[in-house]
Amino acid sequence: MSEPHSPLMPVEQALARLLELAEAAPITEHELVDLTDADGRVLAEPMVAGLDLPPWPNSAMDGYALRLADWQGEPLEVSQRILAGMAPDALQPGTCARIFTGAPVPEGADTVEMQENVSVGDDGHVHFNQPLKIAQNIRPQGQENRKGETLLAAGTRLGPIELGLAASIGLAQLPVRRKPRVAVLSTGDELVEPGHELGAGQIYNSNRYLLVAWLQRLGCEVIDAGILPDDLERTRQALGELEGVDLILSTGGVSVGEADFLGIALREAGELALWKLAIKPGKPLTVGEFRGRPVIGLPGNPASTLVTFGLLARPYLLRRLGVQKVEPLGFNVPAGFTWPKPGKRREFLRARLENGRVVPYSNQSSGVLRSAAWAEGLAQVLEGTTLAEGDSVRFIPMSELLG
Ligand SMILES: Nc1nc2c(c(=O)[nH]1)N[C@H]1C(S)=C(S)[C@@H](COP(=O)(O)OP(=O)(O)OC[C@H]3O[C@@H](n4cnc5c(N)ncnc54)[C@H](O)[C@@H]3O)O[C@H]1N2
Ligand code: MOO
Ligand SMILES: [Mg+2]
Repeated sequence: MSEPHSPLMPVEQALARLLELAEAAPITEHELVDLTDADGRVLAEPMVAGLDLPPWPNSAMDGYALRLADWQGEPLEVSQRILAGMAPDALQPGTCARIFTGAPVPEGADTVEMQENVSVGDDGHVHFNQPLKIAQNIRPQGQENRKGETLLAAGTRLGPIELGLAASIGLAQLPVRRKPRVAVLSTGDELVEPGHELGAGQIYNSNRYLLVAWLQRLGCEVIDAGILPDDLERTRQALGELEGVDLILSTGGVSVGEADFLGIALREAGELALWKLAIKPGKPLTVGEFRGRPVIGLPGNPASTLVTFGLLARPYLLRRLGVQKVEPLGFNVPAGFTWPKPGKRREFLRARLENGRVVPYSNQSSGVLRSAAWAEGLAQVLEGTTLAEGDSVRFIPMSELLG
């Protein structure tokens, strides 16, 4: 293998390169989907309100509506009763209306008092016991939004909140970018699918299940390309046969071993965009193209697959869909561990928060997927740095990566 000592590319540079590639290959086709099918999809056009919200002034409390200007402090007769869902008459001058939360405030009324602050006399007249302020307890028309306002920008990732908001303005469907078609290829002679007996030297294919579920959550259509044996000709053939996909996502075969053929097949096909990053786990992440189709070769170790997919491939896919904010933010937490020896690669430790401090799993081998199942997130230790207990480290919750 050439260039055994080539410098490692910093993570931020690798991400910038991937995002550049993503922007050069946007997935722009739209489709209309029902709100119930739109979770995780990306909005293709701005979402514009077709009505004021609320559409009419309504009561924020259960109580009584009156017109403050006409009221001299005397008890008022109740002239109508207004429940949510009713269309009230105009308020009769000199009276009040019984009203409940969410019910339309009748024309002529401009103030609502909550029922706890009134007393009702034997004659049914309402005594207002506290000073009143005009417009109190009324949610005015258009308080949330006006007709014509943009509520969500194109490129917004849709989740429960956005879908609720779309429904609140009466939309039953939304235009979304079509699902990216992602082929998942697991390389390795040693791999066996779960549910089968393990033979000598074999292990179960875990990466495939990790990636398929994750891609589905990301709103991708997964093309399962199965297990590919460690063979150069078969690798060329498999990559060549995966037509009509937006991305080929493989695991394994990207390091320098004698059975690592994915990287070789990609290098034959053209110049690599990325190989060898200053990231641990995940150093041999490989990005290239095969007959015009983008290929991301994730390293085979399961924790390397997890970290490189979450931090690099996921942002790439989302950016192809037009999402602007694709990087996890994380937050800073005091370290509950020490890091005495500066590393050459940026490390992403599978870690948890305990008593406000970040604690790494005891075994950070990139082959140990259990570390990630134990973890609540990734703790970032920058290359070239040491840490003492209590020093600030960035912690990226798994929930930020997995959605
Ligand atoms: N001489 C060197 N050797 C290695 C280097 C290096 O720089 N010099 N880098 C190491 C690093 S770092 C990583 S990460 C791995 C990446 O290797 P590959 O991407 O080539 O992956 P494989 O060799 O095919 O497999 C690695 C490991 O992962 C297991 N694996 C693979 N696929 C799956 C799967 N679908 N499910 C579960 N486990 C899988 C495989 O059995 C191996 O144990 O290279 C180091 N070597
Ligand atoms: O970078 Mo590799 O992922 O350490 O094992
Ligand atoms: Mg290898």
